[in-house]
Amino acid sequence: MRRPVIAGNWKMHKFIADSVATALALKPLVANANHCEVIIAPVFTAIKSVADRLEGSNIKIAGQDCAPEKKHGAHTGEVAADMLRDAGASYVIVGHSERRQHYAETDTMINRKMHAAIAAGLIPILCIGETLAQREAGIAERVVRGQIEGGLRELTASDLEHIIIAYEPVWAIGTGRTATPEQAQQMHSFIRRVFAEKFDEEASRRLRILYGGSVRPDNIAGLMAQPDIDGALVGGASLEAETFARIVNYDRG
Ligand SMILES: O=C[C@H](O)COP(=O)(O)O
Repeated sequence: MRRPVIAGNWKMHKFIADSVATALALKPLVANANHCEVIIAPVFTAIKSVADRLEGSNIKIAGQDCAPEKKHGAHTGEVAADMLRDAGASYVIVGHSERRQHYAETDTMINRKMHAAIAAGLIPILCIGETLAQREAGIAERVVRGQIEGGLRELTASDLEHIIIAYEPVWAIGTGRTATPEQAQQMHSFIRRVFAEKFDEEASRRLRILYGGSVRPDNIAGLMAQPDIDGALVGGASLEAETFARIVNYDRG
């Protein structure tokens, strides 16, 4: 039985005060959400303040990125995975499409970040997904397969037990155009098959695969009803506590 994960990626939004206020507003609204893991990913500067205020609650913290280097050193502008952990994070988003597109992150770089995150004891949430042009060209599965193989290179069987994958078709992010539950299910089941082929059948059954891309309170239940969708990585709809709480507390039938 895979425990669902509902994660809110706040991207580059909110000052510290607003981050803390949103987290505190969210806390009572999801306090009874025992059916899933609840995660929020504030900007780096707000992680410590938010984590301190959420201590003892069922809301966990994720970083939105981490450095590829494991050792501290002369890497201006970078934040090491163990520094995120030190600030109160237990997860980290790796390889988000916005980083792949706008900051030229390659699978090689993303793979180093995966290794760094795991070495620091963080659970990485590896983001993968095709662009609209790739989908229209009929190469969505090939792209996703490449991102899985590249992102997970040289991870051990035990490392693979501690990762989460988020399938986020780029054409569905921030566009209001969600993949249908059937489209998402099709790709999630493909991802699980690739994982089983490349790594291990048993581990693939335990792998949690989240969907991301215009998830809202009115479409979450349909997505979660699919057999291979184990949760959601939510952007815009996670910024407001009440809306995000409605997603966390989706109708489970
Ligand atoms: O990380 C979250 C995704 O980019 C989805 O963002 P969105 O829910 O605003 O489409």
